[in-house]
Amino acid sequence: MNDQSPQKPNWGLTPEELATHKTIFAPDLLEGQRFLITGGSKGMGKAMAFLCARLGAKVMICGRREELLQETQSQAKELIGADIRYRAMSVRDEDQVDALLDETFEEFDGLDTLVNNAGGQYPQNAIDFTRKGWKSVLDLNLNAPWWLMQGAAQRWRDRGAPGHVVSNVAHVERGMPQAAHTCAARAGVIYLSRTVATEWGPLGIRVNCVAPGAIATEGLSDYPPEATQRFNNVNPMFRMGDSWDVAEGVVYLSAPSGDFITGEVLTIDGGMRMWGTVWPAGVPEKFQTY
Ligand SMILES: CCCCCCC/C=C/C(=O)SCCNC(=O)CCNC(=O)[C@H](O)C(C)(C)COP(=O)(O)OP(=O)(O)OC[C@H]1O[C@@H](n2cnc3c(N)ncnc32)[C@H](O)[C@@H]1OP(=O)(O)O
Ligand SMILES: NC(=O)C1=CN([C@@H]2O[C@H](COP(=O)(O)OP(=O)(O)OC[C@H]3O[C@@H](n4cnc5c(N)ncnc54)[C@H](OP(=O)(O)O)[C@@H]3O)[C@@H](O)[C@H]2O)C=CC1
Repeated sequence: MNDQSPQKPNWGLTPEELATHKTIFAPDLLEGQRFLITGGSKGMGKAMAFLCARLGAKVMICGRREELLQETQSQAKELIGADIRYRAMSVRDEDQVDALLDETFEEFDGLDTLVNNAGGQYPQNAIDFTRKGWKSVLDLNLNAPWWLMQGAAQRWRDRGAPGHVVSNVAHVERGMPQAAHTCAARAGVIYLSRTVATEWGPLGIRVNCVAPGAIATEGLSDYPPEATQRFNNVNPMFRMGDSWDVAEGVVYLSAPSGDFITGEVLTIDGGMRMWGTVWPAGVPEKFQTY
């Protein structure tokens, strides 16, 4: 496991670790498969991009910061000889989403798997949410994945060549105190996915989700150390997962191993769905019962 000390600025796996991490999958599992991974420039999305590329896939990633995308592209070239493509854009902008889908389908002459991974939020008690903050989190974590999956599905239908969707949500079954906005958005994605998995089944389109618990990624450095310090203690395994745990889940659902799986949520949380609560803004006194 990597060092998860909150003092360490970079929480994620290093590019070298992503290039060499053992995988259960055959090296040619995804040969010729085409992946679009949103938020592929760091964290879990970067691990997915490296893993898919290592297994033979053509990969397009996106993110807002071109320098991170460029760095990921160069590292993948240098360390695994892969030619990862990228587009700098925000998934919160509908027109940019359409342009990303157009570019990807054109560049790859189609698409096999869309991974809705970009997302995030801020910790706050729901009673204090501003309308602007609510809309921002819902745009990022519900509207954007919807525009992407609907746009991809329309293109798959029109081309007569279907693909699959995997959305990275979060474990939300017991709610998520201090993150009700993201909880609502992720629950929306889960139930959208379950619904369109039926509507789009006859088109040959599968739609699934992965639901991580606390995963050690660069993204956690956005949270206060007093919160992240506790993230090792929010499941009965008393540790965080890493980005590879989630990347392998995404590949399992995308590859032939997932051929008969649709409308499913693969929870990757070390058991947090049974026990453990994140409280990203700190545990309120009333809840400090043990
Ligand atoms: C909380 C989850 C707990 C459980 C899971 C624990 C593990 C989860 C880990 C991860 O998800 S890792 C990824 C971590 N990284 C992030 O989450 C960062 C992404 N978040 C953001 O970019 C922002 O939170 C955003 C709101 C989604 C987008 O921010 P941006 O500035 O681009 O948006 P605007 O449209 O300008 O809106 C800003 C608006 O939002 C409110 N707001 C933002 N931050 C806070 C805050 N820290 N506290 C209170 N309110 C906040 C506020 O209304 C802002 O408006 P202004 O005040 O700026 O006018
Ligand atoms: N880490 C965890 O414990 C958990 C994370 N999750 C969720 O899993 C997903 C991945 O998390 P993680 O890897 O930790 O996150 P990171 O913050 O490490 O990475 C997020 C990625 O998304 C990109 N991104 C963010 N906003 C946008 C945007 N508006 N448009 C395009 N790209 C964007 C970022 O690039 P850039 O900033 O340059 O745009 C970056 O590539 C997120 O949805 C997250 O909320 C869910 C449960 C737990």
